[in-house]
Amino acid sequence: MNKLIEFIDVTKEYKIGEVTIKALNGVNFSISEGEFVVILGASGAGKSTILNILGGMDTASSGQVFVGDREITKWNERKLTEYRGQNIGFVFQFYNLIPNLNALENVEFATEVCKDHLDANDILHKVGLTNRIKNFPSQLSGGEQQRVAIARAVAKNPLLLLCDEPTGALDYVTGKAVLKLLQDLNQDTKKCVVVVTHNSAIAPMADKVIKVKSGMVESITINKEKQSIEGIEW
Ligand SMILES: Nc1ncnc2c1ncn2[C@@H]1O[C@H](COP(=O)(O)OP(=O)(O)OP(=O)(O)O)[C@@H](O)[C@H]1O
Repeated sequence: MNKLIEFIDVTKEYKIGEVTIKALNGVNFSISEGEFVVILGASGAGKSTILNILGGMDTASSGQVFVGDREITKWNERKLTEYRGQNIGFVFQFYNLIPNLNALENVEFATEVCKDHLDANDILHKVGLTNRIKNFPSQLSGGEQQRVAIARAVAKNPLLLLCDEPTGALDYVTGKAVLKLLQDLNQDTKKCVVVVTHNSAIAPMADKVIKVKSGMVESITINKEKQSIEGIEW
């Protein structure tokens, strides 16, 4: 498989007054096209920082990040904004839907600026919300809102789907259903999905597991035979 992403000696420092926090301290890894990747680590390990740099929401202090043959660490804010808008689908722990737009409008609003976006109705159908497209976020359960958020990200037809603790606010069964949806989307669309989580139990569902500790990569594991999330219990 072709390499899609490469992090080379990436560091990230946050300066707050006199104090410097090293969030990333020389991170190296690569991701191939179509891979389902889980980034694991304890709170504060640097997982979100990696995801934010990969998604062009934050910038590295040093090192290089390649997406395809493009070095995004060389880009200015304008180029990063365009990259984010066109290439990245984000799914967050707390859905971040627009309260006064219904499910369909939430998806359409996010995708209308994307060149190759998919049909909002089709994607909402795919995530199992055919009968809820006219509902506002407040009329949907947490799991349903997360499905809208996933539909919104997927409908952009992005290069990368980046998910930061996507089941963090959901109960066990609903969280598992959301992970199954992400696994199915990865399988069907062959798009690269990256899930950040502290839940090590879900590692077997990934093609690749990147363990992060204290701002560094502790280990990288390739699962030769990844498991369906349905068969994983925790
Ligand atoms: N904007 C910021 N300013 C200062 N420090 C930050 C900032 N963002 C992150 N950090 C620090 O960088 C380190 C890594 O944070 P990060 O959010 O990447 O960890 P994480 O592994 O995603 O943790 P969690 O699972 O709790 O979300 C932490 O020590 C955090 O406090």
